[in-house]
Amino acid sequence: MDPFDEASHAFLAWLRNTGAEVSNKIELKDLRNMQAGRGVVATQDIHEDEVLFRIPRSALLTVDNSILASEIPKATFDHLGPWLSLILVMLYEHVNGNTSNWAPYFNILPSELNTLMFWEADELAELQGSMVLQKIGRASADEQFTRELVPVIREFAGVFFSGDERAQEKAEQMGDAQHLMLMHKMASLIMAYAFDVEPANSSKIADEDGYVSEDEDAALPKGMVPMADMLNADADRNNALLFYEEDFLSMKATVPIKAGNEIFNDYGPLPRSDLLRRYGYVTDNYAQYDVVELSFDLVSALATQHNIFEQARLEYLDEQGVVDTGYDICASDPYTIQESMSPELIVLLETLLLPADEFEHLARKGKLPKPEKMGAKAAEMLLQLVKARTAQYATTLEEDVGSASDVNMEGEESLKERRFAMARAVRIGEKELLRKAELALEQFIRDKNTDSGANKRQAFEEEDRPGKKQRS
Ligand SMILES: C[S@@+](CC[C@H](N)C(=O)[O-])C[C@H]1O[C@@H](n2cnc3c(N)ncnc32)[C@H](O)[C@@H]1O
Repeated sequence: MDPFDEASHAFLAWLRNTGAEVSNKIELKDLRNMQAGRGVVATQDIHEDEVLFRIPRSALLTVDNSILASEIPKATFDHLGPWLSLILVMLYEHVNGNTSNWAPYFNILPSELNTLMFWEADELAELQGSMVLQKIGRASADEQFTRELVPVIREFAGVFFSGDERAQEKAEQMGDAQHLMLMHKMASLIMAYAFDVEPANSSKIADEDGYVSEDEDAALPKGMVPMADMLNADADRNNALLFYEEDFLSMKATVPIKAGNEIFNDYGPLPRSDLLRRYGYVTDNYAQYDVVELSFDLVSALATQHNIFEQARLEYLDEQGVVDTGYDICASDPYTIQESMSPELIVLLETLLLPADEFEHLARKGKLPKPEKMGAKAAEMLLQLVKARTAQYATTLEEDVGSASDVNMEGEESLKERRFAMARAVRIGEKELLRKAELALEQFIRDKNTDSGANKRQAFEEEDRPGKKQRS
């Protein structure tokens, strides 16, 4: 048997041993020919709400379930926080190799990831212009691992490398580049595979769609959920969802699924840039969530150039929650300025453009201009911003579209080619948004000018009309 399939079989056998139940209507399938690793596919028709598998909470790879939690003081984990604690636990289970309780699970997790953290410099250069480059944070993660994780491993070397007479020496090596890379791998696996695990006795109140608010979500501990993390995702093709029950986590079909169809989880409405950063792949289906960001620095540079950058107004806007590090232009269908342009950015520009007396009047009342009442001047400034943002890319939309070619999907050499193609898809998506914004703003400005022309003409005609009372 192919070692890949062998690992899948060993994993499923291990999973059943943990007490998990897996429906005989699904299979864990080799999707490497589609560059999608493993995936879960229906082998028979599945009906809505049908349980696909149930995983006992005791099989999750979480901080609490790891032996490490009983060997290292709780205060150490509290100090590290949930994110670094899970990285530490994953490292511990990983260095324990075949003696780890999760060894067959680790054997099916990828050893190489395609997420941006692992791209070469020339591959990242293909994303030049996209703000996603600033979100990778490799240097700050290195710093955090060195400052916080390595000292804990050194302090508890005897626990971490239990039974190994070279424990201390091995712990000393954990700060070198090779081991920092291993920490990045664990962190990236968590980013692409882990779930926010609701506790068994959750007091969180979900809304009618079963979601808890973002703040509450952020507080949930992360955990690796074997099998649930074998589901791929493809934007709105999701057809299954994980439900948190007292002793089990159950993956259920949310719609009827036909035999032969892939079972997809929902990774969220991610722009392709973030999908690439966190998951290392893109599909066209995510284009609907694409975003391009206009940095605050770009806005302030333009405002300064126009002599409207005024500190007092900025402070007022900041108090009102309008000042941010950047502003989004997102996709909408059909494209409209209202749906796609950040209302905060419009409010910011309108406020900076107000005559002094009008600004003081609004500020006295603690009010802000209404974004839906954007005028031609603010639209013109927005248009200039969009053009300046477009100029930040080294290539044009036409050049990117023109250079797209069929990508060789097989072989080692094609990895670079595939990464280049994915980066190009991200660039094209962002530039298309900018192009749409540019066209919509130009049209908006034309309409505004015609409107005000018509209004002026109408006013003039009314002034001229016989019997009209003349202004004194
Ligand atoms: C939660 S795991 C899903 C299982 C994964 N396919 C595996 O073999 O381990 C997430 C990873 O699966 C891959 N993936 C998910 N959805 C995909 C899709 N629609 N196309 C290609 N790859 C996908 C990406 O590599 C992503 O980082």
